[in-house]
Amino acid sequence: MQDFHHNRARALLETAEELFNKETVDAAVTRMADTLNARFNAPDSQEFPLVLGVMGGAVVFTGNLLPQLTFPLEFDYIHVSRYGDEDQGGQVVWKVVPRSNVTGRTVIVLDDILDEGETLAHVKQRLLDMGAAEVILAVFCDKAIGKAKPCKADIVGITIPNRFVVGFGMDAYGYWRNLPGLWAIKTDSEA
Ligand SMILES: O=P(O)(O)OC[C@H]1O[C@H](OP(=O)(O)OP(=O)(O)O)[C@H](O)[C@@H]1O
Ligand SMILES: Nc1nc2[nH]cnc2c(=O)[nH]1
Repeated sequence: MQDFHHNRARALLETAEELFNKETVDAAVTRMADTLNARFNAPDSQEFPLVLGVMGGAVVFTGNLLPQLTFPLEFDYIHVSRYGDEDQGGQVVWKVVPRSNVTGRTVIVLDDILDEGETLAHVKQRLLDMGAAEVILAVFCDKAIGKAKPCKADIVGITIPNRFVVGFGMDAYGYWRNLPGLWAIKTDSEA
């Protein structure tokens, strides 16, 4: 069982193509932190935003971004999944719903990727329904899918081509969330 997964994960990476290396990824995260700091660390800012990481994919992005934010904030996470172990999206499944009181708050949502936009559209609507005053969508990567999305990111790290990517928190079939760069894989339907 373990060797099956080990071999499958290795084979997946052998045919993958690195799109963005660690240096490019790290620089993009720092630019995003700078953008957030410019607003929330402004001398006249009294804001205390709620930062929500969308698990599981946002775990690496969140862990890299948070220490670069220089203003007072509250952190929590939500857990939503639409892909599971597939490379195509399905129904949005809530695993952990927003717990903190979001009423009247500015909420900064952190996610790894905006693809078809269904996940973050659901997240944003739920937060607004709960009374959030403002929802800022900050996504590490925005995929150029060539068609309109149901929501738009307010802050984007990098725009990526229309390929299925792994690394920096993102997985394919459960593999390779741990890669420091971004790699495009051959999906099962392309292999
Ligand atoms: O824009 P969309 O097409 O809706 O896709 C984006 C979502 O897909 C990924 O989550 P996934 O469902 O793979 O769960 P995970 O975060 O646990 O990997 C990613 O983390 C986003 O939340
Ligand atoms: N790992 C991964 N998850 C996704 N969720 C939506 N798009 C993607 C993608 O390209 N890669």
